[in-house]
Amino acid sequence: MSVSVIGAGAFGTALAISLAGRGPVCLWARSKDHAKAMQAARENISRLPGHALPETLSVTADMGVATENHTLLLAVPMQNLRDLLIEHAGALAGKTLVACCKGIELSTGLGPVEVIRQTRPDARPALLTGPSFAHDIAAGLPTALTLACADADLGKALQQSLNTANLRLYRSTDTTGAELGGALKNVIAIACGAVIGAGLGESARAALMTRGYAEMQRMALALGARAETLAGLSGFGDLALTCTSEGSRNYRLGLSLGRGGGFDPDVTVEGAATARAVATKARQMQLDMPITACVVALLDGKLTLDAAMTALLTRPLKEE
Ligand SMILES: NC(=O)C1=CN([C@@H]2O[C@H](COP(=O)(O)OP(=O)(O)OC[C@H]3O[C@@H](n4cnc5c(N)ncnc54)[C@H](O)[C@@H]3O)[C@@H](O)[C@H]2O)C=CC1
Ligand SMILES: O=C(CO)COP(=O)(O)O
Repeated sequence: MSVSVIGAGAFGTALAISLAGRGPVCLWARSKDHAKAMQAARENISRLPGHALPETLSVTADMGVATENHTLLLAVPMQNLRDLLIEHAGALAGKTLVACCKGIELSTGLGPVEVIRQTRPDARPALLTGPSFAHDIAAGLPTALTLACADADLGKALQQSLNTANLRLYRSTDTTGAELGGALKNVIAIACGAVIGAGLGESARAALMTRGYAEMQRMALALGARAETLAGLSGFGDLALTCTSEGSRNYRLGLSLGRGGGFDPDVTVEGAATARAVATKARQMQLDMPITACVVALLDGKLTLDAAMTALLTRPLKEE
């Protein structure tokens, strides 16, 4: 199965580097200049500096060339996925589309697999998600991810074809659970960064991770996800990584909120839009998601961190 990676950001480049260890891989960039720069330097200097592109990795800005392969990994931010699917509708028709993004679409409340299903009903959708930093994958460090696909046979085939020397893939048919785990953990990571940034301590972070996980489960189970999916790599695993490492952009945004500093608006932080999408969805579903609500209020400048902590700590006492 030949593979192309659509989207030459940090994650798409890292996946392409790892997959290139197995054979030819094509990496598509939307900008011709970016593709040319990567071809010349044999490195993605703007998005993933310090990692050479293997010889088996070709770079193109031509979607026709990229879609000569049948399996396409879509590695663009969640809020840009629909635009990509619509802009290249013809070239993507009938392909196997593996979403690699983590988030909930702000305008619809849908996750990546659902957005693919809605915009490209002729495609075969799947999701690759779980705890992994692009720099770790590109450096060849060991990682384990979830490959979720509702079609069990296609999932097995993708697990075989996308597993690499340093990407160990576990299979699931629960796309709802996998996409919600990857999306919701980013919101909790922002909250964890904020408490650490404000100097509130690691005990507070552990409490937020645990109660945040309870929130993740509340929404995911109400939407039909399986509890074991949330307990796996795409949920608990990614929550553990993202809430504890400055390698995470979501966590770093939280740190800067806690410290009262600024943050580069051009950095991809999926949790910010997702927090808003999730808060809206929670209201519609009448679900109690207080940490998510506080993250939205913090991002909107409607609550200080002190006020947010007071609001969380003075909620009615209840059973765990
Ligand atoms: N960076 C990481 O360590 C990891 C990232 N991810 C996920 O991967 C997704 C992408 O993140 P990164 O690659 O890190 O972001 P990035 O900011 O490094 O790159 C995003 C890329 O998407 C491209 N893009 C944006 N809109 C586009 C459109 N409409 N059409 C075509 N290309 C478009 C941009 O040109 C850019 O190359 C996110 O959902 C993120 O959560 C998942 C695991 C690890
Ligand atoms: O999803 C990730 C790790 O699994 C990457 O996290 P950030 O998007 O917060 O950098």
